[in-house]
Amino acid sequence: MIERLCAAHPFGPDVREALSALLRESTEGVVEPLEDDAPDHGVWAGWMADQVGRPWAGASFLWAESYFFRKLLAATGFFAPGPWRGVDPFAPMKRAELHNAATAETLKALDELPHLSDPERDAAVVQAAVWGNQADLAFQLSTDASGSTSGLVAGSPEEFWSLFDEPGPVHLVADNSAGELAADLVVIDRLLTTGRAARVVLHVKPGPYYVSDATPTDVLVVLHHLCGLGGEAGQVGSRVENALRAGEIAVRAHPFFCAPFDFGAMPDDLRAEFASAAVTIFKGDLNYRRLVGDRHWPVDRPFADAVSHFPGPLAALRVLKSEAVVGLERATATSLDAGGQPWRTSGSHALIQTRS
Ligand SMILES: O=P(O)(O)OC[C@@]1(O)O[C@H](CO)[C@@H](O)[C@@H]1O
Repeated sequence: MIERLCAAHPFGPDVREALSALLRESTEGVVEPLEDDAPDHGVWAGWMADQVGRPWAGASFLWAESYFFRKLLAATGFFAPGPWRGVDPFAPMKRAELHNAATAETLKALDELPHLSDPERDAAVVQAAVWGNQADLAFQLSTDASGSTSGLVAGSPEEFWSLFDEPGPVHLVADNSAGELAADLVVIDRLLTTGRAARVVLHVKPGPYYVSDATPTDVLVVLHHLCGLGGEAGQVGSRVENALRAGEIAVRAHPFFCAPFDFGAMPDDLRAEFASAAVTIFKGDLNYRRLVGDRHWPVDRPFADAVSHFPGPLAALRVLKSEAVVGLERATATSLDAGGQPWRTSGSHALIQTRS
């Protein structure tokens, strides 16, 4: 990741050295405190108090990943006065993903939607939102994921839509930008145009994170891209734009979305927001890890048990890229294990899980 960043940007020796120091610290050293005075310094001081001086490998994976991304931003000069202040170092990768052939093909395929029956259309937009999660740049950088899609290990689009029995505010906690965010906007459009949602709140990351995670800037970039296309993608783009202007869609970027903890530890203001939602939709692998707890759970632990901390109805749409998983039939896991493929981590399988 660091090599790719240095190839993508003409960083000077100071930034390159700061990035090398981060690589050394995180692979060979102990957790060092933050050296910047960015606005989130104080909150991070609380989140890291008991980690400083310990080897990185001793921290939980979730904590270490989050801290790595926070330090990486500081190393690129994101928080400091100077030319790189506020510059998203992952923007070139996200831009390439948004403009690549696979995304173009997916967006072109939206032209089929108006020709489908309502149930078919419901199923298609959910499938696109689930599998859109395969396009994750942090994951592509760390695996050889081939993009093969074997299928859902739990749930169905029908189960997803059955959550929306009466219109109310729906919250969607987004994951990656580019094609995945475009697919999420299609789901939001479907929620609003079918009257299943009175209003949608779209939660994104407050800053660059996990390479491709969507920020408020990315919402505008993806929306602008959709609006510039013809066909159904352009129609969705202009409906979403109008809904934003009318206040039917609101965008939020709570700092806790870049916190190194499970959602069970979310602060009261965010919990109160979710408590007011008719349904909350969680997208992606990282949100799933934080939702069920980033642990080696028994695969048949009921999903409802794992998310009992959450204050309202919810759905998780996720491609499996990490070991954490609950709510599966034991027989499903046994037969996948017998196949000998790394089905939990390769991005080849997905799930839809709900709790009403
Ligand atoms: O939340 P996403 O985008 O679906 O996935 C993010 C993710 O796959 O990237 C990391 C790199 O391997 C994993 O730790 C993590 O779960």
